[in-house]
Amino acid sequence: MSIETNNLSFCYGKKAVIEELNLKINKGFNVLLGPNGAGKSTLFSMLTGLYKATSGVIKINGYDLSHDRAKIMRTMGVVFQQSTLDLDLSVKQNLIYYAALHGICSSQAIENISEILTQLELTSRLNDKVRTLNGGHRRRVEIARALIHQPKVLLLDEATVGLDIDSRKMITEYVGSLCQTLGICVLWATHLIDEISEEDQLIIINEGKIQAQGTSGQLCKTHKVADVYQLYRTLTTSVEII
Ligand SMILES: Nc1ncnc2c1ncn2[C@@H]1O[C@H](COP(=O)(O)OP(=O)(O)OP(=O)(O)O)[C@@H](O)[C@H]1O
Repeated sequence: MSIETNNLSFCYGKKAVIEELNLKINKGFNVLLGPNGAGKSTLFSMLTGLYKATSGVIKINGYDLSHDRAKIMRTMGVVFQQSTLDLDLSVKQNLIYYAALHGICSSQAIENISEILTQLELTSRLNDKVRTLNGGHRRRVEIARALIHQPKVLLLDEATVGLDIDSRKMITEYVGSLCQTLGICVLWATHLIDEISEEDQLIIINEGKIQAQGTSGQLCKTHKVADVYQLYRTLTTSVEII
């Protein structure tokens, strides 16, 4: 259960947005914090194999992405920044279609996540069209869908953006608890500092480079700052945070 990058770089044309990035995270809740434009989504696109790195190596669960992408995809769940649910299908149809892409039959799919559906309070919504769900419930469906093939690594790109306080709290706490119950490696990209607790592993990224990595409490001590907000201000030049 790990994600590792070695000297990873990516350019859009001539513009370098990820520069010789060396990252190593293990199981647990790992937060990738950075301002708008820091390179979080670009990094996610590379980790999921959507973008090919300009140079460098990505290893996930010990497999090299450039050689073993199919193996990696079998052990990886992803929630992208933009919703990818079909609004005109029911929750269940969205889930079983995705499961089928992983070669999982519909009964097995629902069995795999029956407990998750209960915990996410989705069981009663299974036959509802996604269009009738609010933003918080749609996000929960995407999380359940990302877990349907029982991944070892879960990537979430700004999964709580646009949600109300209660939905954000529910989702961050639930994903945090998955690290304990399933023992998986979560990479949670955000620019919302109130989602970070002292014991979370924190990676601060700015302008395509890692500025700091460690538990948030430890990093605050090392950089002699009172809280994550001060830490963030010290290590990035942007003030665009909520
Ligand atoms: N398709 C593209 N072509 C050119 N530049 C791009 C493209 N996509 C992103 N960029 C630039 O790459 C940099 C990193 O963008 P990216 O979306 O990865 O950042 P981010 O940290 O995810 O930001 P946000 O929090 O706003 O989603 C930014 O300067 C952005 O303008």
